[in-house]
Amino acid sequence: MKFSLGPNGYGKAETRLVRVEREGVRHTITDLNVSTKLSGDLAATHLTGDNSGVLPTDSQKNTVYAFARRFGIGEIELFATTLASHFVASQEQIHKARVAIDAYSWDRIGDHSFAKAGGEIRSAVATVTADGAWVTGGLRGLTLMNTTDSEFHGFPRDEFTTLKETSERILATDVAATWRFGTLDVDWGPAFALIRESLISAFVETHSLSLQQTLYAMGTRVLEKVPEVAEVRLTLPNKHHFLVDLAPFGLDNPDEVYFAADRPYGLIEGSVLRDGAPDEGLAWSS
Ligand SMILES: O=c1[nH]c(=O)c2[nH]c(=O)[nH]c2[nH]1
Repeated sequence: MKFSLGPNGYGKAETRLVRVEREGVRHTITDLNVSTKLSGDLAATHLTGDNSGVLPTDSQKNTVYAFARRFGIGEIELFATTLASHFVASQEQIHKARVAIDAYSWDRIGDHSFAKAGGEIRSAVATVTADGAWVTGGLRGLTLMNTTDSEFHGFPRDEFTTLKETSERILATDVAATWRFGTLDVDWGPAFALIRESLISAFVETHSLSLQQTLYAMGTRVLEKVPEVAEVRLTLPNKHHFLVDLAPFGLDNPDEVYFAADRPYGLIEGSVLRDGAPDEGLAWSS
């Protein structure tokens, strides 16, 4: 029998890094989870165990810490790109490096005291080869709710349909969004802030006839506001809130008391693309 090695890559997953900037008594923290993945001419180690081309994952982890000290961190899109470029430039056998970073946010509660903020995570992925560099950004764990301005009706009914048409419901979701930049000439921090604000304002301002419609409105709002973004991908769970039937207790329920179901949930996914945007290249490649 004959076999051959298929696509492969390796790296250090989930290097946890906290950096403290100490300006007098007032400190600032950056809390990251960094994953590196390298690929290239790595057949030898797989076929014969020859590790002459295998920069240890331990060294990759150390590089993350050393770069944080040597260059600082700054915006995660740039830190990811700096790291990915370094591996491709310094390791001849490595043709592609992908660095993915999640950033956890902390709220300041004192000069040097912090409380972990909600569950929201900002993310960035940089992919670098000899041919180019691609950056995506993202956020997840942003939980939003509208207590009105949401309807759902006009859907087909089959023998299993029991859902009532509604012109008044709660719309709630945990936003998971990723976006692809069409250029690397981006002011990363302000771009992230504007993208986040656009997602939120479109959710708030859309009178929704379906979560799908809200998804499209959120994606288009980002593309309208941030010209550097070529594509937005959204995953929106529909966090159902069901009106509780209080009639057995002799009570009415005029859109006031809900059961917040955690599962199952509808899962609405879609992407919105800018016409004529640059090709996605390796931006999404894993
Ligand atoms: O906004 C919605 N989209 C759906 O596709 C759907 N399906 C469903 O049962 N409720 C909803 N709500």
